[in-house]
Amino acid sequence: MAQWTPDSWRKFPIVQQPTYPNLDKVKQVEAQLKTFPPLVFAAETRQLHEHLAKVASGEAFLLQGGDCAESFADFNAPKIRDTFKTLLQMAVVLTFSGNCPIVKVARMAGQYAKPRSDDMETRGGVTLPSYRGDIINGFEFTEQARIPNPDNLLTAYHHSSSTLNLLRAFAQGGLADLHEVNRWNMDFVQNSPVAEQYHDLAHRIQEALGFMEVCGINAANTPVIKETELYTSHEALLLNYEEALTRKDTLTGLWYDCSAHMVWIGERTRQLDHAHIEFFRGINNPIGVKVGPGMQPDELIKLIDALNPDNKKGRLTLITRMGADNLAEKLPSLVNRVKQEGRNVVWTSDPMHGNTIKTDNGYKTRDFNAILKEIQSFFAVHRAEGSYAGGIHLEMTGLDVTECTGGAYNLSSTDLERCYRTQCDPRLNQNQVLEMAFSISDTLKTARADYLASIK
Ligand SMILES: O=C[C@H](O)[C@H](O)COP(=O)(O)O
Ligand SMILES: C=C(OP(=O)(O)O)C(=O)O
Repeated sequence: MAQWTPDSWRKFPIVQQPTYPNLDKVKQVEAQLKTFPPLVFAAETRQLHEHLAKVASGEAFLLQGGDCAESFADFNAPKIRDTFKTLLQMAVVLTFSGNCPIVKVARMAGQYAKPRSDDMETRGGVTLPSYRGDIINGFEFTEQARIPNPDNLLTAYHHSSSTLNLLRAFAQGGLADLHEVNRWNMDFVQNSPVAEQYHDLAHRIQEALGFMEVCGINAANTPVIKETELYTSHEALLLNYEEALTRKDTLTGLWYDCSAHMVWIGERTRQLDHAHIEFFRGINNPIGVKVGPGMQPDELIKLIDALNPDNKKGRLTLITRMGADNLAEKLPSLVNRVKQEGRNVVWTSDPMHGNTIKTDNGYKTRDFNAILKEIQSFFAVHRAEGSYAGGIHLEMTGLDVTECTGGAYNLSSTDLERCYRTQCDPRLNQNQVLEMAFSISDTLKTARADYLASIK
């Protein structure tokens, strides 16, 4: 195999990349990005790697979530705060009711590039290039906006940097304090059917904290009570951006993609002989790869060998996105083969991408019950195969959007127009996320206990 360098991917075929009108400008921007500070520190990604190794062993559960596509227009502190709080709420429910440590990874601070099914989009007889995420072109349906603009790479870097800065402040500066659990609810959740369940859980947490305090365990001697660890991730689609932020760690001499703690390869760009596999094999971050319904066991083993040749625990997360109706048929042979061959992976479920439908009134949506069904089936398959269902990967937001149907308020297709704000795929709102957390926490608790008992 030829030697890996941060730019060796350039010799391989690649798909889903923008066609820029001005390549000199792209080169200038790449050169500028290379001079910018890394967004994350390599040692942090090693910490995440260790946490994910625990997930691979059944000792913890991975919660990964955030926007489908972050947006420059929607870039503001309340939005970042509310998505942070929503992730935290889900994590608290799963930790407390699911009795399981949760590794939290946000789809934030860099989730700006979108692979698309079609290169072109037609509206009212006008055909323009598809929107590919704010790091590439504009969402507005005009000829000018849809031209890929290299300056967006710089804007994405700066927005990622500010988002990460605020997330770090929230995680360590008091917002994640478990004494505040009851205040993480946004107004629109106060009257929701899940609010009571959440208040009850918050009350029990307060009681537990009170008891611990009496026993001498408090925020001063146990920082985990008042702060949390939150990692960042995104789909590393635009390899020139990722290359520019790939740096050699001075402590270990190893290469890390310092645009995020974890990066993943999408379903549309994971071809074995293509550029994304080449780039990912050389970076030392924990990485993910999406696994759709077309994946065959032989191909999966080749992919695992290319990305994790040393079979390190925590290095590779397989994010399955099969669709609620396909998963029970397609997943078992993959899980079985990986287990038979002794490959160490984290298995996680993305129940969003295989369940997208279009409503008669023209909205892309996903139904809460289909999402839940895919998660429940994911747990069932792993249980039947004696494997560990290690996490979930959600497109979600803290905003009060109406993008996915169903859930406690039973949103219908006609409700979607009320607040449909996503720039690409539909996200669960905070109510739906909370409800999802309560719906799966018992399953998680039993699945983990059974798995740990089975390997004793
Ligand atoms: O988020 C993932 C993809 O970018 C998205 O599902 C593609 O959507 P499309 O099929 O509308 O292009
Ligand atoms: C594009 C995505 O998913 P997939 O690659 O699974 O389609 C995504 O998660 O944003």
